[in-house]
Order: sequence, then structure tokens, then C-alpha cells
Amino acid sequence: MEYNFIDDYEHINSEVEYILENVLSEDTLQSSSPESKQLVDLFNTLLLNKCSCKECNNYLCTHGCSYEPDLESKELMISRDNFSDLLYECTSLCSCKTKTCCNRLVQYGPRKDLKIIFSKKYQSYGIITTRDIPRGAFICEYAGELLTREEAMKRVYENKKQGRMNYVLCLKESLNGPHLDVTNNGGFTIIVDPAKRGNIGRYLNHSCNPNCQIFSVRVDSPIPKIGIFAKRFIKSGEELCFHYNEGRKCSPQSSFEDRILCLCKSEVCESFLPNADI
Ligand SMILES: C[S@@+](CC[C@H](N)C(=O)[O-])C[C@H]1O[C@@H](n2cnc3c(N)ncnc32)[C@H](O)[C@@H]1O
Repeated sequence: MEYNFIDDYEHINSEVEYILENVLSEDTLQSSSPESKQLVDLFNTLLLNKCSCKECNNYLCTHGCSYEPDLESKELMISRDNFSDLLYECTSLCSCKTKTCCNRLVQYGPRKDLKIIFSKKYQSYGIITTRDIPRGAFICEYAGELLTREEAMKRVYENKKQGRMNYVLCLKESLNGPHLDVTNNGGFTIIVDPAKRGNIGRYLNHSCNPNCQIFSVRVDSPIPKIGIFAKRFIKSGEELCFHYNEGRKCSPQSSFEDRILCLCKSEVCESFLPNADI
């Protein structure tokens, strides 16, 4: 197995800027609020944890080795016995080899064979896969502008007022993962908005019975990436969806937003899109 960072997806709408990874918003850069300053500082901080493994194929790796190769497809996927929502990948500082390390995946970008479609079910854009995806495989990051809580509230409110779709997603890390995050004792919250600047992840719709799920993934930054992975085997042609507030760890809508009827049509449909506070 060999991975190189390739992301040649494009947006349907040329007014949306395609970005490969999270970026700071202009507002955050220009603001002098303590929250903005903290976000900028974190964005410019490099994590220095490194492993000294020759091969990261067991839990002796400092980073926990969250992935294992699938025997059939040969691609890396979340280990079946992984019990944490917080994943840490190896980096260029580690002594393992880039090409053979089993603990580097999200850093290489989205999988191929994703296609943006107009989803009849959701009456808006969505993503399908044009190839079967094994359970636990990485789909793509949900990347966009990193926002402070204040900015996120403003944007969600403005979206609601203008009748626009909302892309703001807030990931709340659980405190009880096995890794303690040095910067925030594991209780980190990240808010991302790919409405104007984002990657392919912005097209995944919500389902109450989703085929994808979210993990928080750190590479060399204290700010985690929102990694979307296959929750089960996904057949070619299926639309990819995740639960916008699974286990209350993420929340795309704020309390400002009136409830939106959920169009997922699953048997366990909760009737409305999740409506939690940021
Ligand atoms: C992250 S975007 C998803 C991509 C979006 N459909 C598009 O056309 O770009 C989230 C927005 O899509 C719509 N959406 C996503 N899942 C939905 C669902 N289950 N039911 C109704 N609308 C949904 C809502 O308008 C939501 O604010």
C-alpha cells in the first residue's frame, strides 16, 4: 500500500473556493478577541510528539496505531478494536517510514471515486461513491474555515436569516479517549465552515441511519481534522451520509435555527436535522 496526497476534486459552484485543509477565516485573522488569538496560536503550533517505532503495527506506538490494512482491498482502515474517537497519526518527525507506516491515512487526502451529484432524496447536492468502500475506510476530511464560537454563531444566524444552507459543523471531542490532548485535556471543540471555502466533505448530507461516521484526527497540529470514515460496507452508487450529531459530538445547527425537516427517509428517522448548541 502506498499513499500520496492527491485531491483533484472541484466544486460544482465556482464561487466556492476549493481548499485541501482547514484554513483560518479572514475574520479570525483580523479580530483581536482572546478567542481568535487563541485559535490563531493553535493553528500556528506544531505538535512535536513522535514515535520511535521501526514499524507502527501495534499499540506500542506512541500514537496508538489506529489503522490496520484490510487483507482484501489492502487499504488502511480503522482497527476493529479501536475504541477511541480521537486518532493520532504519525508525522515526518517520527522514525517510522513514510511509505510503509500503517498510522498515516487522513494526511494523504480523500479517497478517489467520490462524485458530487444532485440528490433527489435531499433536494440538493450530495456525494456518491462509484466504487465499493469497505467498513472503516477513510472517505475524506470535512475541511473549511476554522471559526471561533462567536463567528460560528453569527454565520449560523445569518444563514438562517437569508434562508441559506448551513455548513457550520462543530466537533466536540470526548474527554474520555485514551489520549490526553496536551493543549486541552482532550476536551477540544473545533468549528469548521466549508460554505465559502471547503473541500469535497461539504457535500455529505445528514442521515439518521448513516453509512459514515466522524473521528477526530490529529496529524501535526493541536487542531484536529474532522475525518469521515465508512461506518459499514458501502456499495458503489450509494450516497454517503453521516449523522450531524452522532453521540452529541458534533452539531451543525445552532439553537437559532428553526428545525429543518429531515429528508433521510430512514426507518429510524428522527424527523428533524439535529439542532444543538455550538
Ligand atoms: C453540509 S450541507 C450538505 C450539502 C448540501 N446538500 C449541498 O447542496 O451543498 C448541509 C445542508 O444540507 C441540507 N441537508 C443535509 N442533510 C439533510 C437532511 N437529512 N434533510 C434535509 N436537509 C438536509 C440542509 O440544508 C443542511 O443545512
